[in-house]
Amino acid sequence: MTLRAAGLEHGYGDETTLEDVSLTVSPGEVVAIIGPSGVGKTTLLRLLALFEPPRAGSLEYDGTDVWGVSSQRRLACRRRIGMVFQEAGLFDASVRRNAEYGVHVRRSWGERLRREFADLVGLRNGNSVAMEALETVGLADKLEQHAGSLSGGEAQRVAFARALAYDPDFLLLDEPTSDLDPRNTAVIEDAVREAGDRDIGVAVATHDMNQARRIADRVAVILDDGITEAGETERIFERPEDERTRKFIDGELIY
Ligand SMILES: Nc1ncnc2c1ncn2[C@@H]1O[C@H](COP(=O)(O)OP(=O)(O)OP(=O)(O)O)[C@@H](O)[C@H]1O
Repeated sequence: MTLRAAGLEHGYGDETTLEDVSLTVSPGEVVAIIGPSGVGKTTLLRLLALFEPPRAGSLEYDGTDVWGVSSQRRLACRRRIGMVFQEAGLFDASVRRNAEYGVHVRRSWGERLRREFADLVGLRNGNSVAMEALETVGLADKLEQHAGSLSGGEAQRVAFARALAYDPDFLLLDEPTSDLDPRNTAVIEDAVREAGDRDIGVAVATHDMNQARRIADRVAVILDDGITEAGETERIFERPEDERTRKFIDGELIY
């Protein structure tokens, strides 16, 4: 499934945060969204996750104009997305229950969809999907621990596992390693690359330029109101076309 945003505009109150933003995420592709703090990376991810309609522009999931169809069809698109927020936002429950969330959501869909899901992931017992996701992030030993007693980094990894266990077509990640030490950052980066290998499209907002270089196939640079430039990771870092991109990457002041 391909996600295509074109000419997005959005903001809060009288302020315009994003202007004329276009971005495509293809299956299996990891796209890093980089830019200074407050420039609108989270806002863009929220739009891609269909939390709210953009003020202008269009958003297509596999050619379906998601804000031009019925709310039911839009919900079907929304169900294909896993999102990890900056704040882990875990449920007041055990690690296991959190990771199983997606499986339970799918249970509520009824027998046919549930069977499709089980076929899709090659497992009859959906709970093992959650277990597998927790193993991926190195937390299988914390199954019965209450989410409220986890460290910040552990909570962030459970949030990632929860999104992964949902078996999404897209993963939208907002600074997914901001609370993590180098070893656990590597764990998540491996999981992101694996997700790409499984044909999941990933958009990840990050402040870590080295991380963008390590995991992204393409990079979109947001400066000021919109995407200044986007392209293959190596090209963006080695030969940026926009002078402000070069300055931003080099850590120079751009405003
Ligand atoms: N709910 C809201 N109401 C009003 N203003 C908001 C709201 N959410 C975000 N903003 C503003 O929109 C702008 C973009 O915020 P956003 O969180 O998208 O930026 P960001 O690039 O993700 O920042 P950071 O890198 O610091 O996480 C900021 O100026 C922020 O204050």
